[in-house]
Order: sequence, then C-alpha cells, then structure tokens
Amino acid sequence: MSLFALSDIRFAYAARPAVLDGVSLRLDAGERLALVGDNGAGKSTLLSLMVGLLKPSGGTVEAFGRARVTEADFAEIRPRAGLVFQDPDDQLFCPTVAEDVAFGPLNTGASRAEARRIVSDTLNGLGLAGFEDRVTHHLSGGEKRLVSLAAVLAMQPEALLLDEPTNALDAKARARLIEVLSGLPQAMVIVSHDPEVREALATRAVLLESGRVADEYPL
Ligand SMILES: Nc1ncnc2c1ncn2[C@@H]1O[C@H](COP(=O)(O)OP(=O)(O)OP(=O)(O)O)[C@@H](O)[C@H]1O
Repeated sequence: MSLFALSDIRFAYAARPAVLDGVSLRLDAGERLALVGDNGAGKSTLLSLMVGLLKPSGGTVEAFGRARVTEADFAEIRPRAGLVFQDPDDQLFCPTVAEDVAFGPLNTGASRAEARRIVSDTLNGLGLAGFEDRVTHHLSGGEKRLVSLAAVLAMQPEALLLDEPTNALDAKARARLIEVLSGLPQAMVIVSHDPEVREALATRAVLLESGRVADEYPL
C-alpha cells in the first residue's frame, strides 16, 4: 500500500524562484526512503508539503489512500505521519518533557492516566527513563532531539518524516538513535547528509536536484 504518492509537485516561496519544479515520489508501507540533495535542494520543503505545512502551487499530495487538499485533510494525517523537525526547538514548546510528550495524546483524547503511561513507555523505549520532569529548555541538543522523537512517537504514527535526525548528536547518541530508529516498524522518509545514517536506515534513495528527482537508487 502506498502511504504517500506525490505527483508533479511544484512549489516556490513568495517572490523566490521555484524550489520544486515537478517532483513525484511514493512512500510505500514498510519502506524507508532517503531524500538526498545539496543544501537548499528542497528536502525540508518537500517534508513540509507532505504534511500540509506548506501548500504546493501545482501537483497533488495523496496520503493514506486519498488526495489531500484542505487544511482539514492535512490535520487528519499529521498525527499519522509524524514530522520530526530539523531543529528540536521548533517541536518542543512545553516546560517539561512529560508535558511535551503527552501533548499530542491528550490533544487527541487520551485520558491523563493513558497519557502518563504513553509518556513513560515512549521515554523508556528511547533510553530516556526518568526524564519526565526535566525542564525541556535545559536539555542538551541530543536529549532534545530524542524528546522530539518521543513526542512524535507518542502519537503512534504510521510513517515518520525525519529531517536531519542525527544533527548535533555525539557519536554515542547518534549510534543510539540509529539503533532506536532501525528497530521501529514505521515507514520513513529520512533527510540526512550523513551517508552512514542513510545506509543504516534507508532502503532507497531519491536525489533532488534543480527542483526535480534527478536519480533514484536502492541502498
Ligand atoms: N521560509 C522560507 N522563505 C523563503 N525561502 C525559503 C524558506 N525556507 C527555505 N527557503 C529556501 O528554499 C530553498 C530550499 O530550502 P530547504 O530547507 O527545503 O532545502 P534543504 O534541501 O532541506 O536544505 P539543507 O540540506 O540545507 O537543509 C533554499 O534556497 C532556502 O533558502
């Protein structure tokens, strides 16, 4: 089954030349796709378009079996396709780790007790047991990155969209994150400049160049 099918996507930021100029790609269930390309090639932009944080000027985004156009369409899919931002400070906004990780589940109807259990299970799974009451703002860069992932995983998404997941991690935290991500069942789109991360996690690569898919190859 195809989780995402993007067809002929075109996009430009206001008063700027086109970033994407006819990009088509699919993400199938269980697949792990690496998006590669130079700085500014449009990789992060494409992730935002997939979940409706930006709207294409042309082309169609199909997600979970149907075309998504309106804000309501995208609001429905965002919990199902968890985007982990390049900068954790864009993702985390609560005073404590537990509040950040519980935010999504509470927002979608979990009880306080369920949310507490989800927080503790998710943090344990990422090696963050006992982080519940830590002040998010005081965490290290690597810890924030893992908490961002926890906040997304707490929603039990069917797909993960990861933007430079190992940025600013030391070797130990990077290895830990790769191990955690390798063990997850979700389909993934991974944007990473780190070839080792791509090879450890992805099954296929798509190269973006000049606003188009310039190459596709198995990993
Ligand atoms: N909010 C914005 N307004 C205007 N231009 C933007 C905005 N965000 C990104 N851009 C520009 O759009 C282009 C694509 O940016 P994008 O972040 O998608 O590239 P990327 O492939 O993810 O790059 P990197 O590998 O450096 O993270 C770049 O030229 C960037 O400067």
